Amino acid sequence: MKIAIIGGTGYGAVELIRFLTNHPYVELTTIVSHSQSGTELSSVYPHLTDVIEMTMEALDVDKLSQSIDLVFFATPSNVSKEYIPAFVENGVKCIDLSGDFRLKSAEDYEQWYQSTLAEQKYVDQAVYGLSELYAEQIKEASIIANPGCYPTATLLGLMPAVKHRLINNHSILIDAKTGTSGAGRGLSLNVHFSEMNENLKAYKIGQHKHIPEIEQVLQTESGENLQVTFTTHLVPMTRGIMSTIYADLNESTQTEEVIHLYKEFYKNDPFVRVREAGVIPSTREVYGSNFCDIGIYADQRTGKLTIISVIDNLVKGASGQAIQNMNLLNGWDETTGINHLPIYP
Ligand SMILES: NC(=O)C1=CN([C@@H]2O[C@H](COP(=O)(O)OP(=O)(O)OC[C@H]3O[C@@H](n4cnc5c(N)ncnc54)[C@H](OP(=O)(O)O)[C@@H]3O)[C@@H](O)[C@H]2O)C=CC1
Ligand SMILES: CC(=O)N[C@@H](CCC(=O)OP(=O)(O)O)C(=O)O
Repeated sequence: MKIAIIGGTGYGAVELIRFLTNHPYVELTTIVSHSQSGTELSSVYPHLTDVIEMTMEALDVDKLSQSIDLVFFATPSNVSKEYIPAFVENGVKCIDLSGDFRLKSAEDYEQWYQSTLAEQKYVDQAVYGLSELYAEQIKEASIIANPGCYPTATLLGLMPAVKHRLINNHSILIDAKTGTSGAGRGLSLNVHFSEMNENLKAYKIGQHKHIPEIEQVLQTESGENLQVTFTTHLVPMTRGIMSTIYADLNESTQTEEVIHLYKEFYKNDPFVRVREAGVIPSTREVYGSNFCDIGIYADQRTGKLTIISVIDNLVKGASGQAIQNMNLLNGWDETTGINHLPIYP
């Protein structure tokens, strides 16, 4: 299968390249760059020297459609919506790492992205690519809207509790933290070394575009019109997301019982690992890998459930999950090409 990546010089793209290079069933034939077409990839990323010698190209949808089967968009929001309809009409499958096709409602998209939604017919046919939850739909998709990094960690952490009606869905509080690579490769004051080093910042409180994304899935899966409180923080590290989730237990439940339900829920999902009682995962334990690790504590004193969910934002939170979705789409083993151990320490 022949593959193209659009957004060639970004972090999402370079992480896709890392995995696709070792994938047995695909050939990466084209890397498109908006800002640096005509440039050798290895001159932007010297760590790829002698491994991938490719010249990045400008985007020509019709020409590219003739030579590839699938395209990954690793571009900022409001880019893929301009091109995906044409690729789909040309019979090319699309996996979009950006948020352009995640929200189904034009009103929500306008409110949270301050822009107009893609043409509704293409949004309607896009499948939300949370691999563990929507594998069956992903297999049939022509457009996969790869989830945001925070929603991936948060929804995987919440889903068994919501599905088993363990918690009051109106009491969900999400306290989430990310490393700086979540902001991409572009420069900004927020991730300037002197601004974030030895610092901890909350940002986009009540404004984050992952709020409607999380709520959309929780509402669909619970059937309740719920809202969540969600606060994001920037931590002085490169990779990793920790989503710490609090909710009221509907009835007194022991930690071990909750863990048992979580393990059952994910028993066929190779990338979700549920820790035993008393063991809480850290971001280092998933670093560079496609794992989502989950720790649980049911507080008998307060009646609250605490869920800790960690991922690598660039892997399970972006490019790794995108390849997991490509594997599902093609009927390959979902771990193909992304079955790496975390890098530790
Ligand atoms: N970083 C992360 O942890 C995660 C990122 N995402 C999403 O994945 C997408 C890519 O993220 P990431 O790689 O980190 O971001 P980067 O900023 O590192 O890269 C995005 C790339 O897109 C290209 N680009 C920028 N502006 C335009 C434009 N106007 N038109 C076309 N191409 C453009 C640029 O590459 P070039 O000029 O070479 O084309 C740029 O390097 C984003 O939508 C992001 O929100 C999702 C989950 C996690
Ligand atoms: C540190 C930092 O800025 N992180 C980004 C992560 C968002 C992201 O990458 O996801 P999308 O695909 O939804 O844009 C943020 O919080 O906006």
